[in-house]
Amino acid sequence: MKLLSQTQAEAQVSQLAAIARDCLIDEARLSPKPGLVDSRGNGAHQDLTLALMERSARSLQPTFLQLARQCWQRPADVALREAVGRLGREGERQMMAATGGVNTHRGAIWALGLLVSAAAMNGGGADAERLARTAASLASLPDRAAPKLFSKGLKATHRYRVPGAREEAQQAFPHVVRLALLRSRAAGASESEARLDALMAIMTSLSDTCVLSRAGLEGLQTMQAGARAVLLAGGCMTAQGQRALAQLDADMLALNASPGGAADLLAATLFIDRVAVTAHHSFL
Ligand SMILES: CC(C)(COP(=O)(O)OP(=O)(O)OC[C@H]1O[C@@H](n2cnc3c(N)ncnc32)[C@H](O)[C@@H]1O)[C@@H](O)C(=O)NCCC(=O)NCCS
Ligand SMILES: Nc1ncnc2c1ncn2[C@@H]1O[C@H](COP(=O)(O)OP(=O)(O)OP(=O)(O)O)[C@@H](O)[C@H]1O
Repeated sequence: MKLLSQTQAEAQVSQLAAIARDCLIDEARLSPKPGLVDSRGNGAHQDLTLALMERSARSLQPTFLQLARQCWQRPADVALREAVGRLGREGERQMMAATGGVNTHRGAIWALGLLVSAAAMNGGGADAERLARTAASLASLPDRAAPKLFSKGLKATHRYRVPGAREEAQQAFPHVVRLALLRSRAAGASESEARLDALMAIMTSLSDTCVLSRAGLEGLQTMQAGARAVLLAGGCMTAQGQRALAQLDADMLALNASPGGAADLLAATLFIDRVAVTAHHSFL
C-alpha cells in the first residue's frame, strides 16, 4: 500500500468526513421522497424538519472525522470494533444534543460510520465491494461495551423475523444499490431522478424496521409493492413513474409510514458512489 505523509492522510480523513456529511444533506434534500422528510416538508414525521436533519448532519461531521482517524490503515479486530462502537455512540449523543433529543440519524450513523471506517481502514481508497466487505467484517465483530437495549428496530426484527440494520451491515450492505444509480444515470435520468430510482430499488426489498414499527407488515408490503410499481413504470424520469411515486407517497402518509432505513441506505449508496475506486475491469 502506498504510504502517505501525515498531512496527506489528514487531508483524506477530513475529506471522508465531509463527504459523509454531504451525503446525509443530499439525502435529506432529495425530493419527492415517499413518507420521508424532504425539501417539500416533514413527510410522516411530527418531530422532524429539513432544518433539523441538516443540523444533525453537520453535527456528525466530527464523529465521522474521528472514526476515519481512528481506523486509518488499521485491520478489523475487536479493539478497533470497540473503538468504533464508542465513537458511534458518542456520535449518537452529539446528534441528540444538536436536535434537542430527536432521533434524526441513528441508522445513518451506523451505516455511514461503518463505511467511513472501512474507507479509512483501506487507506482512503478501495472498490465498492471491498468497502462493503470491510465494513461487514467490522460490524460482525463483538463489542463488549454495546448496551443491551431492546430498541424498536430490534423488536421489529424479532416480531417479524426479518433482518434489520445490524444484519444489513453484517451481510455487506446488500441494499447499497450503486448499480441502480449508475443505470438510471446512463439511461439519461437527471441526478435527482437517478437518486430517487436508487431509493426505489432499495425499497423494493428492504425489511425497513422503521416502517414495520410504525405500520406493520401492511406498511412494508405497501412500500415494497409501490416502489416496484415506480420502477416498472420506467422509473422517476417518466411521467408514469412520477405518478406511481406520488401514489406511493400518499399511501405511505395514509399509513403514517416512513422508510427511514431506506433513506439511510440511500445516503450510504451516495457515499460509496463518491469514494469507491472504480475497478479497471468493471463493466463501466
Ligand atoms: C445497529 C444500530 C443501528 C441499532 O439498531 P436497532 O435496530 O437496534 O435500533 P433502532 O431501532 O434504534 O435503529 C435502527 C435504524 O436503522 C435503520 N434501519 C431500519 N431498518 C433497516 C434495515 N433493514 N437495514 C438497514 N438499516 C435499517 C433505521 O434508520 C432505523 O432507525 C446502532 O444504533 C447501534 O447499535 N449502534 C451502536 C454503536 C456502534 O457500534 N456503532 C458503530 C458504527 S458507527
Ligand atoms: N429524510 C429522512 N426523513 C425521515 N427519516 C429519515 C430520513 N433520512 C434518514 N432517516 C432515518 O429514519 C430514522 C427516523 O425514523 P423514526 O422516526 O421511525 O425513528 P424513531 O424516532 O426512533 O421512531 P418514531 O418516530 O416512530 O417514534 C432516523 O433514525 C434516520 O436514520
